Amino acid sequence: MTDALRPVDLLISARWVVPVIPAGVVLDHHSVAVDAGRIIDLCPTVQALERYNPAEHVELRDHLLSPGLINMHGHAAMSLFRGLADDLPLLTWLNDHIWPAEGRFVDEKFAADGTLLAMAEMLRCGTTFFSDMYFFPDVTAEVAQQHRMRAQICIPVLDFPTNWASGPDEYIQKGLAVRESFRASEFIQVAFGPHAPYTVSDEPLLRVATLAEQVGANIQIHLHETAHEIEEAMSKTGMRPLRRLAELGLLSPALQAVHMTQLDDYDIQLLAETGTQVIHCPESNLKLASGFCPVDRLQQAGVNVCLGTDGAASNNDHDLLGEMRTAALVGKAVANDAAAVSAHQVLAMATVNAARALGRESELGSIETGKYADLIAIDMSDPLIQPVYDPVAHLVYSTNSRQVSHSWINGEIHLRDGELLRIDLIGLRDRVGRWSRQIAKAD
Ligand SMILES: CSC[C@H]1O[C@@H](n2cnc3c(O)ncnc32)[C@H](O)[C@@H]1O
Ligand SMILES: [Zn+2]
Repeated sequence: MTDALRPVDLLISARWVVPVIPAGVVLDHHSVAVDAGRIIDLCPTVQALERYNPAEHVELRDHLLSPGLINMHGHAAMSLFRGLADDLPLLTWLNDHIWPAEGRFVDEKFAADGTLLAMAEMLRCGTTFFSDMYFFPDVTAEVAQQHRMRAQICIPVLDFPTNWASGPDEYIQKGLAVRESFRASEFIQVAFGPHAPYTVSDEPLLRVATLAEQVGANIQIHLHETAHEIEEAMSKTGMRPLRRLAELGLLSPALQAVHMTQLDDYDIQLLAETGTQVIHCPESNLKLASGFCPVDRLQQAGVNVCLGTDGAASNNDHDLLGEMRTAALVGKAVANDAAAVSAHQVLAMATVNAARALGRESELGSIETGKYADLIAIDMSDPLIQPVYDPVAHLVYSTNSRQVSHSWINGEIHLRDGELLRIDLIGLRDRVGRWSRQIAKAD
């Protein structure tokens, strides 16, 4: 009887549901009930139809339903520099191309248009939460909030002036103001983003560590990205950068260390003992020939590893599903073990491990009752990718982001049948066209 059914906002019934927690589970013909932005039930579809009277019922006959993907590292607005400087090593890329271009072009409008372009791409590719480190973080946060996409906004801190701030004092002071503005936001969490050990000296790093602890913020930093970074640090300080950060008291579960391609045994022990988070960006590391993050060794040691795309100027996309495939393939090669970095493991890296790194495992990263309804569906009906024996292996090794069909954040739909519902792509393309003409002319 309809009267006995509980009214809910949304019921999503899918061919397969991968909750991620418990690990390794794939549920056939299950449904997720959503109310007031939260998951209130996950049960077999036959039971869901007896229990709920949904305002909307989405039936996904050939689809896999997964938690939304969490891109833990990027510089969204750099999407406007996609393809500007390719086939270069990190320092040439940064010093001779990217930093001069940032000095010329990055302002509020650049941050707004570049961020929206990156968000459109991320949503299209299954990302529901992104972490960002870039100039004008107030603008990035505002664009994400306006479009109701979740983000961790990392306040940049550098020793030198940029278009956003004049030096460490101003970066930190402006950053605290951004944190205050978004204190009550459901969508935005604000962290500190000291750029790298080679661009931030001890005093501002110490200040960031103290403030982060006081206010309960995370810290994200590029760390051990290249062999050159280690060699230069050894000659200048006599210490590997990770040990310098350990001496300064930065290593803790609140620290998110991005890249980590250069690790010795003691580095891995330090990361494990301190609960420091590692963010692996395999495609950026491959493209800049930076090195290889030893994901399997880190995970065996108990280190939490998640995934990021890095910016579109070094990747050159924001496709986290593609990044999962790369991480699995490279992870096996680096470990010399085909069983290492499995399909289920990379899905966990892009979901629940990221939620843990953000300090939000109770709210995000899996399909469990009580968590936010941040969900994606992948259509597996394409004849060219049949048959489907193991849906998670299929997701990682055989599908691509074009097959991401739906996404919801907070139970609100953002992508339906591959179409973005909240972003005006035509207007955005015009603005991006104007930027690209200006940037190309200056090159
Ligand atoms: C402090 S704002 C971010 C700053 O970082 C630059 N950047 C982008 N990608 C990387 C990378 O892989 N390693 C180091 N720095 C990077 C970006 O251009 C901004 O200047
Ligand atoms: Zn980066």
